[in-house]
Amino acid sequence: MPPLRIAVPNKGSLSQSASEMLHESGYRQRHDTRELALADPENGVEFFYLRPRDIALYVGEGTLDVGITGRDLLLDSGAHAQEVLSLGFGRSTFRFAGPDGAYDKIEDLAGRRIATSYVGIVERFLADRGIEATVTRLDGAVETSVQLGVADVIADVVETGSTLRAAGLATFGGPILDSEAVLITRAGAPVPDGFEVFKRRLEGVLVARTYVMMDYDMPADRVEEAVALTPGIESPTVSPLHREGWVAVRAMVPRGGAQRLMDELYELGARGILLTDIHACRL
Ligand SMILES: Nc1ncnc2c1ncn2[C@@H]1O[C@H](COP(=O)(O)OP(=O)(O)OP(=O)(O)O)[C@@H](O)[C@H]1O
Ligand SMILES: O=P(O)(O)OC[C@H]1O[C@H](OP(=O)(O)OP(=O)(O)O)[C@H](O)[C@@H]1O
Ligand SMILES: [Mg+2]
Repeated sequence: MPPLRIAVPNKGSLSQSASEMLHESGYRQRHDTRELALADPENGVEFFYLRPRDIALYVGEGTLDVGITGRDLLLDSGAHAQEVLSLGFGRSTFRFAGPDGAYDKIEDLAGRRIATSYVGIVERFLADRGIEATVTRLDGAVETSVQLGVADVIADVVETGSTLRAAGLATFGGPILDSEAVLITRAGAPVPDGFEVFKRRLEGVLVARTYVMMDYDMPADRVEEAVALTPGIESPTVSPLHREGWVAVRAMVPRGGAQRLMDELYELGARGILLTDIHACRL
């Protein structure tokens, strides 16, 4: 079977988190950021480290089988690729912004000069709403273009908003889209060999990051109330304890809110409540 060929961001905001996730999924990852490709024959895959903006193109043309990129970059590219799994990192929004207080709605864009690195997204957004404006492509540092008189407004990635604030800009008109890192494959093509295993490994890491394992001992007469709080994913494991009238319960629970859940279980009569990390899983 030929190796599954996977595109991974080589630089930028997504690069480190993508490599970490692949490493946690049991794959070899490069040690030197100048390495452009890395084979992992034991796992039947080969990684290609590419600019995140180019990844949808390689996958859309079928040169590579799978890629990790940003949803915004995928949509901007117009490539024939599709999102198959969201990966939970590299979250951002894509927004219009102008001098603080100068604009407040999308209609204000009419006739303006808009600077952006995401021309595809912006032009489609304007066309869908019948707004005419001039779109100027810049490679980066888009926020400065307003101050320098190259544009009236910008459309850019906003994460914390601190870059905008520092440039005296404020968003207006609601988010154009919410983005995060996503797994992509070629649209309308057969599923490549080895893809399902690769995807399942990444899903396992996502679950291991989102859930923790909870164990507790519970008086048997109140176990129904307790398992209603910890229903698990399939169903919790309930096993007899040596001590008469008690059972042990084991269930996966969402990491967020686990401490509150422990308080509630304690109130119900649970004791010996333990929380442990899950390192990997296949559901
Ligand atoms: N704070 C952020 N700044 C930029 N991109 C971000 C941020 N947070 C998440 N992203 C996502 O990272 C992707 C952009 O990748 P890109 O390689 O251009 O990152 P970058 O940090 O801008 O890198 P570069 O150093 O090349 O400017 C997009 O999908 C974007 O939504
Ligand atoms: O909302 P924030 O947390 O401030 O992050 C968003 C900023 O970060 C990115 O710029 P980057 O550092 O990638 O520089 P670039 O413009 O040269 O790509 C992005 O283009 C925004 O400018
Ligand atoms: Mg950037």
